[in-house]
Amino acid sequence: MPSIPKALTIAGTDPTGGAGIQADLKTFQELKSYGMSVITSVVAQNTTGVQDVQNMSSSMIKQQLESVMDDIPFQSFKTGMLANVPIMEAVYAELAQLDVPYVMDPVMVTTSGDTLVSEEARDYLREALLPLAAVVTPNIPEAEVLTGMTIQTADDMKQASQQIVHKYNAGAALVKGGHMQGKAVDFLYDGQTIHTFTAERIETSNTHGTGCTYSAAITAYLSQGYTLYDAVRLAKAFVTSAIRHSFSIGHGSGPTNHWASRMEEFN
Ligand SMILES: Nc1ncnc2c1ncn2[C@@H]1O[C@H](COP(=O)(O)OP(=O)(O)OP(=O)(O)O)[C@@H](O)[C@H]1O
Ligand SMILES: Cc1ncc(COP(=O)(O)O)c(N)n1
Repeated sequence: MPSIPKALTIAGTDPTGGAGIQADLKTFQELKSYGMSVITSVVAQNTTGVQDVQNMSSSMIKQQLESVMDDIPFQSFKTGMLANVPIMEAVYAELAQLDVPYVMDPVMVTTSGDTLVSEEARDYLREALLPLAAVVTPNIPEAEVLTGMTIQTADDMKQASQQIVHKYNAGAALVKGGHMQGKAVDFLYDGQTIHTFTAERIETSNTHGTGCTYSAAITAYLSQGYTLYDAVRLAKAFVTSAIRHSFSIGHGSGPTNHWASRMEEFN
């Protein structure tokens, strides 16, 4: 029997299931990779915002990583919420030597506007972790923090993607246009070429967890051996479908639908 592709997410939680670890594991499952998870922070949040956060100790994060790595090899991994420098140092210490693709979702602020990562940690993320990433997936505000640029146009997005690769040594940068007007256009710069991924903008406020779902889908496809270009192309189709079939549940910005591809069966 061929061995099942395995993917690991290192991120914070969302008890309402739309973002963070929960969104990542649902996405891995839907895309047929075996999902594993290391929890960095327990976050009391819902579709309206963040109510409380408890960060794990760096020793607990190291131990979780070792527990996984001593037992089950994986073919790709992603990071989401890494709240502070000790957490980032623990991740760096355990994973810097690994030779599998690393997808960095540089989570900083939630859709609802709550800050998840300390100011000083942003520098560590850029200087230490970014060079390890096969691809980093900033939205516009995150790309502005990573580059120091103001991003208003598609040309600015392309320039930011190039700067992230050349100045900070990331393998590739996918700058996402969810926060722009018009079509939902993302740019992937891989060190040589800028690829453009375009989808229709869906009129909805249910975008809680779109960034998590997208980066998890890229991670799942990479675990299955797809090239980065194909992983992003397939993940873009998946996240667009997940937004199109998103749920109007909760009192705020509802979650995307991780089993979008099976919705027909339930209608
Ligand atoms: N309304 C929409 N319709 C179609 N695609 C969208 C929409 N909003 C975002 N996207 C797409 O979803 C993906 C996630 O992008 P976005 O820029 O929203 O990331 P994010 O800000 O990290 O996510 P979040 O909004 O969950 O924080 C991108 O491919 C983006 O183009
Ligand atoms: C634990 C955790 N990680 C990431 C996000 C960002 O998700 P989004 O900006 O898509 O709401 C979140 N809300 N919670």
